[in-house]
Amino acid sequence: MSAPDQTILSVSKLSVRFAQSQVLAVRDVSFELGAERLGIVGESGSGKSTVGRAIMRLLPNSAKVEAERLDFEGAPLLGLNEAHMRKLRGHKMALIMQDPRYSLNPVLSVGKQVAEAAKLHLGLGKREAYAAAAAMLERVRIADVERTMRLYPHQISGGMGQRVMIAMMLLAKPRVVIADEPTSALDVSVRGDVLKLLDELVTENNSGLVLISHDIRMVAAFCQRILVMYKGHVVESLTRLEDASHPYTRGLIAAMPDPRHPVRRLQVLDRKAIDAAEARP
Ligand SMILES: Nc1ncnc2c1ncn2[C@@H]1O[C@H](COP(=O)(O)OP(=O)(O)OP(=O)(O)O)[C@@H](O)[C@H]1O
Repeated sequence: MSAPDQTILSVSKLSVRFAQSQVLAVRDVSFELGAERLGIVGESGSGKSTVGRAIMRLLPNSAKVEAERLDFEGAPLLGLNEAHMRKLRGHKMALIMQDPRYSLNPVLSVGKQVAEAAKLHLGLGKREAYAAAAAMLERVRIADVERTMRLYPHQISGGMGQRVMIAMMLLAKPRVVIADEPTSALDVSVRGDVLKLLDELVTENNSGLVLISHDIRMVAAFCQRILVMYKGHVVESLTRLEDASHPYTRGLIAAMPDPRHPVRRLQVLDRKAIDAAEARP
């Protein structure tokens, strides 16, 4: 087992430009990730998902990705060919996306698709793959596993679908899990359970987790560190919301409802103050 402070992912000056755009979608983003939970927050379009997809190499060909360093377990990712990246994805690095309805294969039963993942990433035969799938579905607290394995994605709830995704993605105990708005499409009532489950599994596997979300309060409650992104770059890195000093971060906090102190009207971002802070050298 590696020490928690051992670096798993090292990102330095990551930039992404889409061919059709004049501006960089991601500009000079740097961070190190060990066996810990790191949050990336920002409003829509700030570049959060593009960072996650650039690391996983899941951006369209129109995206030009550059970095001073983009290392996974000490080895550079940028030079790897697609076949090598495919091996890493799902096996050593996993991406969990927002809506399980679009990520799960609609024509395969739950059991079959989790078993296919076990075959692919664990190299198991059919019978062992089904047994591994059943055990993993049990681990993500799916009730009545045998019955659920026979169901198709449209027959299960969003919360259950996201647990199935987590089961599939975490079967091979990947070292890095990137979760991009993993609870945004779910009922408020099951969001906490899904996050708790993710937390349990990444801790058990001694993996690193990057949690991407627009919800700064949720991220702060769940992660040890937060990177705040605005227009493609990181404006602030925080361990506690109380330390936020950039007007954009403060604006994000004020724009998110605090369940402990309900208010009637939420604030909107003060773009003038943000731009003034951005203009400062
Ligand atoms: N495939 C693409 N082609 C062209 N531009 C893109 C593509 N994907 C993202 N962008 C642009 O890159 C910028 C960053 O988008 P990104 O999706 O990373 O932001 P985000 O912070 O994750 O927002 P959201 O929460 O809405 O997904 C935006 O300006 C977006 O329009």
